Amino acid sequence: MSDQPKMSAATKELLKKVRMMVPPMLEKFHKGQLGRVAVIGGSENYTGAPYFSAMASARLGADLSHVICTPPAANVIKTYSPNLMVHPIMREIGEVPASHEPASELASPIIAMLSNLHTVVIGPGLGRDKLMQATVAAVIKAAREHNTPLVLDADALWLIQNQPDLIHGYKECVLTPNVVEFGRLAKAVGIGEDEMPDTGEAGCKKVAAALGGVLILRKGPVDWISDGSISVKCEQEGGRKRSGGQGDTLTGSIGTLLAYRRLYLEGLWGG
Ligand SMILES: NC(=O)C1=CN([C@@H]2O[C@H](COP(=O)(O)OP(=O)(O)OC[C@H]3O[C@@H](n4cnc5c(N)ncnc54)[C@H](O)[C@@H]3O)[C@@H](O)[C@H]2O)[C@@H](O)CC1
Ligand SMILES: Nc1ncnc2c1ncn2[C@@H]1O[C@H](COP(=O)(O)OP(=O)(O)OP(=O)(O)O)[C@@H](O)[C@H]1O
Repeated sequence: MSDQPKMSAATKELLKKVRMMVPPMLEKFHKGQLGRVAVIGGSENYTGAPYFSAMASARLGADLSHVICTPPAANVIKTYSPNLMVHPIMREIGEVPASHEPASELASPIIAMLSNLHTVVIGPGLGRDKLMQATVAAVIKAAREHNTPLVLDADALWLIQNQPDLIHGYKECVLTPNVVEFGRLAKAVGIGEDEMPDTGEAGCKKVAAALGGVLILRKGPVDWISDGSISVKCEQEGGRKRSGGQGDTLTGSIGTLLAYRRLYLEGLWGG
């Protein structure tokens, strides 16, 4: 008997394509060429989420994994793993003088890093602090100008539900809402529960289309992925444990895969 999971022909074909994007480890490559991923998140209440995300990006194979967070979170995250490069650039409102909310100043060194990053993940453990949200809004605008692939999850989805125009029509953007986040996003783009006949494909496709074709990975009993025109279902059965951090791990993994996709499209190897 085989231990291989059962897969449809469509899934096998899809995985074959994904396999083509996984870079070979050639002698000529230097450090950083096979993936530079940054996770923006990590605040007073949450230090685990950005760690799970960045470690997943590293363990899947990114050469360099960064975490961009607040100073107190940075001190904690640095003790978790020496693999991660941790930048204490973000600030919550209480960490700057009152009356001074320099979101654009705080975003500036992060924006300066963009040309050196293949993918940016935003949201794990970010929190909903006004200054943190404004800072990542400025980074998202700049990332669009750089055409940097983005993965937005957790509290970055809170930002998107309030300002959907930030990502509307941006094809290099992946949103990974859980059930609750998906419901909020749907409402934000004017799709009510009564217009959402199922919990799967149709709703996912509708919200992705309403956001101008961004890619949505809708997490739940079945994960559905859609860009508003094409939809794919994850057929593999997951575990039954619902512990916190599984979505964070997914974001870092997608971050590395998007970096690989970029390197493949740029023709880093082959030819
Ligand atoms: N170790 C850590 O630091 C962790 C931090 N986390 C962070 O915590 C912050 C808040 O995230 P939340 O996910 O709590 O916020 P949400 O606003 O998404 O969730 C709010 C509530 O919805 C509930 N919920 C989640 N999935 C549900 C489902 N399928 N059906 C019904 N109810 C459901 C949750 O239990 C929670 O009480 C984010 O910044 C996130 O990244 C989480 O990622 C978990 C791990
Ligand atoms: N009801 C469910 N049945 C089966 N699998 C589920 C269910 N809900 C979630 N999952 C699986 O768990 C993964 C993580 O989803 P979850 O809803 O926990 O995300 P999250 O809340 O964003 O995670 P995090 O705790 O990292 O913030 C999904 O990709 C999905 O495969």
